[in-house]
Amino acid sequence: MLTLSGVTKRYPTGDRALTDIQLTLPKGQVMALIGPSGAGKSTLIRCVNRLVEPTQGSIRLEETEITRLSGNALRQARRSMGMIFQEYALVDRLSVMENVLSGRLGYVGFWRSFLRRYPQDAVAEAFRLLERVGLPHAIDKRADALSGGQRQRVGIARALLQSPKLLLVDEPTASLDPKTSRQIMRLIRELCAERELAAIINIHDVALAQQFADRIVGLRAGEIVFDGLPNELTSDMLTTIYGEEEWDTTPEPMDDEPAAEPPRARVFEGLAAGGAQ
Ligand SMILES: Nc1ncnc2c1ncn2[C@@H]1O[C@H](COP(=O)(O)OP(=O)(O)OP(=O)(O)O)[C@@H](O)[C@H]1O
Repeated sequence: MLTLSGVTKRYPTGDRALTDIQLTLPKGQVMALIGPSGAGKSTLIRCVNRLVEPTQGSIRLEETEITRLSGNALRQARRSMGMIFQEYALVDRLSVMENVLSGRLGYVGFWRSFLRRYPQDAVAEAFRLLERVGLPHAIDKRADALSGGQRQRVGIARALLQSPKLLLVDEPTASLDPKTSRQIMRLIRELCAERELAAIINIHDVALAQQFADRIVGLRAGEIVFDGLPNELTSDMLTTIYGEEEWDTTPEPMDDEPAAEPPRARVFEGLAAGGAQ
């Protein structure tokens, strides 16, 4: 449903962020995009919704050639791509419900949204989504009264209110504790399955990617160097993506630190567990 062909991005500074990216994402697939800082993950996600202009290549979402669009047509195409952000991008002084409804801003007219009068069907759907993401009790709360995990749930509900075909997710768990991170990844995965939504999730946590994605793509210096199943991501592959490191060793305790008991979780435990939980 999403196809990138020969996508290259060179920033005006001369930085070459992406080189000749070929990628096809079928309906309903959750793809994790991993790679070191500066590998081009954010650039790739932003090229798909044209927040960043690719220098070369084409991006097609179903029948729509995204790279050829401008003006109204581009705005319409962007509605079919829900964005979920690391820092949630909520309006703090607005309620949870108003934040979710802002996902419909692209659909309702300017004055209607300015006056915050949303159609009844949008309000009903927002209620359903808030229930689904586990926040039915928080509808009237101000966004700044929520925890990080709750804020991310609002961000997810807002993205879904657009009825997107594709989710573009940029570091959804970077500011969250390990348990909340897992809950958020599990929720995204379940919602993608329920709605046959494809997702590209830019993520640094390799174990989370292995546990919750159907497919992993590894970028290094703007090129795809790995594209496979979570259980195909061996330590050799991690070295190809990130560079030399002893991936399967548990960190040694410091001299004055007692040995941890039981041993710390390792990246490859995600691999052994296999699939989503
Ligand atoms: N607006 C910009 N102007 C110039 N160069 C940029 C710009 N944004 C990114 N770059 C460069 O493009 C390359 C890819 O950056 P990008 O942010 O896409 O990487 P990333 O993999 O998302 O990194 P991180 O994991 O740290 O977020 C880097 O060399 C970066 O310096």
